[in-house]
Amino acid sequence: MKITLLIIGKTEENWLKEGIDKYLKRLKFYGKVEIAEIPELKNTKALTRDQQKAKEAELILKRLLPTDHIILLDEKGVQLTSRQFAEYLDKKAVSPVSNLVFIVGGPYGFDESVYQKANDKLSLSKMTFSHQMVRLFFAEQLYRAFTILKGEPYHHD
Ligand SMILES: C[S@@+](CC[C@H](N)C(=O)[O-])C[C@H]1O[C@@H](n2cnc3c(N)ncnc32)[C@H](O)[C@@H]1O
Repeated sequence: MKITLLIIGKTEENWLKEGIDKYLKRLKFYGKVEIAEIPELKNTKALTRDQQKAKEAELILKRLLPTDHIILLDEKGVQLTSRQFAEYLDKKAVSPVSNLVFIVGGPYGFDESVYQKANDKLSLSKMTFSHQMVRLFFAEQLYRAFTILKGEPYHHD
């Protein structure tokens, strides 16, 4: 099973990039995990928030395949413990799903058209994080989930 984190725009801060790269390197030992980046929209000052979300949605939807299992990272989604998230991944790994695509929204979240395509919505907290920070938090949780599944001493509860 391949896992993709689909993001909009480059990761801006070096300290975030370093953190994300650290977990991506570690994740190589556990499975196929990649980050796919949709280029940031230009001239967004001329757009309303809804227009920006709609344009981002067009780019997101173009990147998805009918066979992808789509999970939106969304503060209004389901909240799981790290163990529950590990079990979620484990169940998907033995299901017919071959591509899990987690998507981080743009700075204003998702357009309705993206919500309509989603199979699941996952919240990392009730708090709102920036679309940049979420990438690092998610990468760490993915790594944590794989270590839980392998019984490795990274997660303690
Ligand atoms: C600044 S937030 C957008 C907030 C927007 N008001 C909304 O309702 O979605 C940008 C993106 O970061 C991600 N995000 C932020 N906080 C999150 C959380 N607690 N759990 C999961 N994803 C989150 C989501 O993908 C969101 O679309």
